[in-house]
Amino acid sequence: MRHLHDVHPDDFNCLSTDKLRERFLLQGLFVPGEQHLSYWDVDRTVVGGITPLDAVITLETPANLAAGSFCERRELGIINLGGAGAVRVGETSYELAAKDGLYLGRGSATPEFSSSDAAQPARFYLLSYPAHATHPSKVVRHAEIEGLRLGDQSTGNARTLYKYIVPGKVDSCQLVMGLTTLSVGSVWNTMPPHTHMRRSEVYCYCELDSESVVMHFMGPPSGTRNLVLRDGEVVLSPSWSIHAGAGTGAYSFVWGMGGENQDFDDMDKAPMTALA
Ligand SMILES: O=C[C@H](O)[C@@H](O)CC(=O)C(=O)O
Ligand SMILES: [Zn+2]
Repeated sequence: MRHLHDVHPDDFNCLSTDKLRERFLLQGLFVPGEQHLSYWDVDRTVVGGITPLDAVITLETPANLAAGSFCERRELGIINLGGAGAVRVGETSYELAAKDGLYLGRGSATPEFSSSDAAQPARFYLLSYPAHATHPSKVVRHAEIEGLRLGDQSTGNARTLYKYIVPGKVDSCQLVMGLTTLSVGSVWNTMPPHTHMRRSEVYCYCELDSESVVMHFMGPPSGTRNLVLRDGEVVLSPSWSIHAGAGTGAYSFVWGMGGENQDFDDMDKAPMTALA
């Protein structure tokens, strides 16, 4: 499992484009028939992708975790970004259609991932944080989530935000997770931007065609930088960083957070007049 370290905001602006990408960008999560996990020091985040073909893929328990099973001390959120598939946990098999999600509580048996059709494989996106208690595992159907309309076409940021794992709906120790889909013709996510001192955040951009990219902006509001992201790629956002992007084509993204406060609205809005 790849291990990524923390970066001080003062050092952030000295990074070359290559170093910036090395520190904050995860690529190659969704390779057919494989699983890929990364560990980020910030909030002890684990991010991964699993793309089963004909064979079942059992989630590994990387040596870095020094655990008997992946969920021994962790909770895990999963959203299926591909075709239909299933996640088997002990005796229970959870069928996940495209865009369905699953929360697995601390102490869950090691999950096994499969695709219904190898020609249209499931793409399981995984996000995990340490957990101090066990909350019930639960499926979240995309079709049953009432989307929250945000932004406006006139400012190019009309989008629908779907909350999957939030307190009161799916209780968790620290994980908060969901999916945002841009309206046709709108390009901006999370603009005006914000930071949140009490949480870090991870974005996985998806539903982009091969010609399209998202220009993702990160950094302190007073010193932003951009990274170019493509379909299925992930960008890490420390608590001091904004996380916003503009796509050259239609897209969605999974957002997920870990930290000490699960209140979705606990954000420090970055004044638009101060962005640089
Ligand atoms: O802290 C919250 C996160 O940045 C995302 O939920 C923002 C987002 O999905 C959006 O504005 O579209
Ligand atoms: Zn945020």
